[in-house]
Amino acid sequence: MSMLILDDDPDVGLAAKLLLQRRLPPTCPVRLLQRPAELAAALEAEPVELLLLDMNFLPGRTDGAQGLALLEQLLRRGAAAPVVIVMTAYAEVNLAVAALKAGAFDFITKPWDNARLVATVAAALASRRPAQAAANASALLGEARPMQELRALIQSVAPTEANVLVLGEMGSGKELVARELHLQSARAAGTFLAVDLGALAESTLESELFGHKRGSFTDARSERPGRFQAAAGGTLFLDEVANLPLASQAKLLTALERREVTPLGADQPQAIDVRIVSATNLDEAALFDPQRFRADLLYRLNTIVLRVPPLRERREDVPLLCQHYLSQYAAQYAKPPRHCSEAALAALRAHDWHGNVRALRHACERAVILAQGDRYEYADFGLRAGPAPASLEPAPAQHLTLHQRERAALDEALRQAQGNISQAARLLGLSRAALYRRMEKHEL
Ligand SMILES: Nc1ncnc2c1ncn2[C@@H]1O[C@H](COP(=O)(O)OP(=O)(O)OP(=O)(O)O)[C@@H](O)[C@H]1O
Repeated sequence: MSMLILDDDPDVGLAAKLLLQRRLPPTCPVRLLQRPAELAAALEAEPVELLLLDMNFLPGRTDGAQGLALLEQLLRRGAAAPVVIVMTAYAEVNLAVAALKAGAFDFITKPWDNARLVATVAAALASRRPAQAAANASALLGEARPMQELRALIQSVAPTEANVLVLGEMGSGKELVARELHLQSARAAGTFLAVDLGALAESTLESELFGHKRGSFTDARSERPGRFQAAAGGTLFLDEVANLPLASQAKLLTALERREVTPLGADQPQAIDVRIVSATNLDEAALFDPQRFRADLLYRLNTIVLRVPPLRERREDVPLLCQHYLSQYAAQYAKPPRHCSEAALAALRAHDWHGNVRALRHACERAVILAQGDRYEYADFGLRAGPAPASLEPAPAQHLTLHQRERAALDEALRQAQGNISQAARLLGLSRAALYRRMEKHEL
């Protein structure tokens, strides 16, 4: 896998390449291209995970038409398309919004802010796996009664404009439910934009959500639309909504009440046209704690509440989900199709599935990669039975194994973040998906 930068200015390309090579892990080599005509061959030569795409290549042109055409052409490749971040030398808000609507992951204005460029690229790379997965998958699978009821509710709620709050444990399928609501709504042709509110730094939250004008704060070198504007005509999915600090909750409430947002530094509010679906894995009792979440905001968000059942409450769906993900990964890794032994299926059904469908999905991926026999056996899934190991005895750091150190770092980050997964991931410098994998490994 590699990353491409396509920019007609070799100095700009080189500056971005040097910066990214210095700041990102060395697992993703960065290549430079100068001409759009080189792109097709470069994509054929080897799989490309991410493309940083300039929008103007012809002298004197600033309308970005060539960049947009390239973007649309690329995205027709479907799941094989790289994730695209567009760059524009001009503070062209309309162009940036058009690129986002066409399917770009995000945009950067030149001259860029180094930290922002690195963060945007890291977020795009982290999004790559779920994006691929979403392309391969995935309807909301499950035939158990609670899933049938959930699907019926989605069907009746989706066509309305009602705000929906999706509740459920981590990895249970809340985002999938939100996508399903979007797809079955009149907004299906518009954008589905997910924002992880737990992952946004408090200082930039307002500008990310509502946008900012040029010069509204020190780093605001150009105008930038917020997520509310970028999702116009579509659905805005506010993930981990309970992680929003109380001060920001007030601002979100005002935006929802007035149906308008005021970008930082702007005089005039802008009307918003989004359907709001939000989600949290906080249980309802905690959500109704006014120290944590404003009741008036909660009542705005929870016109309709959908509850996604944890997997242990619908164990009859385990075989079907395993079958789905085992065959998906077998195709992806070019492995022969195999079935689970009866004993493996029984053990998988009995597993506690603390991380829900996400954990099951990862376990299936492991089994496909590791299994040697004609059938999948329980051991192939790399699941550990029984409770998590007791927390570490205090011991001199040099006596800890790498595994123990990792476990201790996870414990410490989760403790500091008070269980807030996005925040813990940020403390550890991991994506949320990477943190979940490690939590599963340590049965946390
Ligand atoms: N019913 C389902 N059928 C098929 N796949 C599912 C189902 N539920 C969840 N998944 C898969 O499990 C993974 C986690 O799902 P998703 O991201 O929707 O969960 P979540 O509840 O939003 O997680 P988090 O709490 O981390 O935000 C995804 O890969 C998704 O495709």
